[in-house]
Amino acid sequence: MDSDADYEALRQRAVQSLSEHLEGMCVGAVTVDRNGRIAWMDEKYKALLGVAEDPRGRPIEELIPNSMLRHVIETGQPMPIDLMDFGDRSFVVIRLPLLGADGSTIGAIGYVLFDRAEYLRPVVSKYQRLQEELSRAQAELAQERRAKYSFSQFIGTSEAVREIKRLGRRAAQMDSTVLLLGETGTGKELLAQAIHAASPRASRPFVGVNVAAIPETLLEAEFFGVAPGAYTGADRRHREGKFQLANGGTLFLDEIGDMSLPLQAKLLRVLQEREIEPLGSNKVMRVDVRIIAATSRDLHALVRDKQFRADLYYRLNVVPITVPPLRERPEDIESIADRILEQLAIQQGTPPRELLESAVDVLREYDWPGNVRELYNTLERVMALTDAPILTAQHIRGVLPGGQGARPAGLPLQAGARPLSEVLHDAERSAIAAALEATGGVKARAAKLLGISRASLYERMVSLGLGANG
Ligand SMILES: Nc1ncnc2c1ncn2[C@@H]1O[C@H](COP(=O)(O)OP(=O)(O)OP(=O)(O)O)[C@@H](O)[C@H]1O
Repeated sequence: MDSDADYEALRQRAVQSLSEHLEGMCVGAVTVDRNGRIAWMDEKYKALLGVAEDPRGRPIEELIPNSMLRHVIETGQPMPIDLMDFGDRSFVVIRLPLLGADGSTIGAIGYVLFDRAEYLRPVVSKYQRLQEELSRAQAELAQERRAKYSFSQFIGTSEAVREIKRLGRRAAQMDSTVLLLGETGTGKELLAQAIHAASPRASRPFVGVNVAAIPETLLEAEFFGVAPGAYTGADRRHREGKFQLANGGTLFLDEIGDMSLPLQAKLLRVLQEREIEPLGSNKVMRVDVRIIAATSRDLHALVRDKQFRADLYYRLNVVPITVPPLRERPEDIESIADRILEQLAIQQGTPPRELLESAVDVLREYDWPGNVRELYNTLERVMALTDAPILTAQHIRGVLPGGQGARPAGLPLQAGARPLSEVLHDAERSAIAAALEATGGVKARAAKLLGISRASLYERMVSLGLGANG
């Protein structure tokens, strides 16, 4: 094998033997000329079709009504695999154009690979199985995205809570934008889920996005998605944004007050036009989402200081609901604490603990800067520190910041000595609380004071029971 002529001879032999193999493998073969008239048909195909006389010269459709060979001639494009109906049977076929020496289409050849589509069953059933798995995964994801909470889970008997639930139920029936206002941990997200669950959109997704927890540079992609190949880097795949994921359902925009002005402008446009444009795409997509926005910041003041667009504020502030902090509704604390103790007992597989009246008094006296989330974390810590079935005032004081250092029963520690993790926890907590107080709750500035990023401040706040997303 050393000359071009040898290689060419080998190629020609390969072409010929490929065609012989195909003929051998298949159950029928036919060739047509450029006018779609039969030029040749093998004996197997004739037997399959029940053709007795010589078919040459007849238009292909006279013998095979559903033939697509004429289409192959017209387009010059092969049809590598297809199903063709013949009477009550289905043939699995391959169709290829035949090219002349000058490259023009001079006819076409068709092979019937199998005369029964059942031969394809293993492939089809594998495809069907994959399709089923995909739809199951999608259904599970949709289930996951359903709201997890209803109004009955929003505990409290205070007048404030009753009014919040009344407003929430009414808002659920309307499709208008809801703005939830209130300190961190007051239950704004729970309320948003309850509104969604009571609305006509309940069977559609509930998608939450925390504006403060996502780095500014990624927010736009997170919101609006990314078109395939939008970046030249490694990530060239198509990614759906939260607006697409929430389509037909509810999009919960938490910490909306932390959104940058440029993104506010984009969000406003989406709310006005109900259309989004994925990053790197020049096509707009219509979206149908109900927006529920929330913030722990004073949006009105942000508008005054030109940190928040007035037009966006008015668009969001259609149905405002303010959730008061826990310290302003101490009558709710006992029922919420009981519910939390029940939940923790279920989670840990232990019998539920009870609170002595004096323990409830201590809970009512504390001012709960982290609200219900902090109450949850506090009770969780008490449960981790003691096995006592009845929780006393001392148990509670022992874990509250600035507590008397009273040890929960069962911890044999020297007076004054505390576990290092607890000391560090308290120190970190007070540093963060002080920074937030100094900046009036503005997380970006508090993070700067503490010398950490906004996202990691957020993470620390969550784990210390001070922040969002608990
Ligand atoms: N009234 C309530 N009854 C029962 N659980 C509550 C109530 N309010 C809040 N919670 C619970 O407290 C925790 C914090 O609530 P949630 O995350 O809804 O607060 P948030 O106001 O959205 O906080 P952030 O502003 O920090 O995002 C959650 O575990 C929630 O289930």
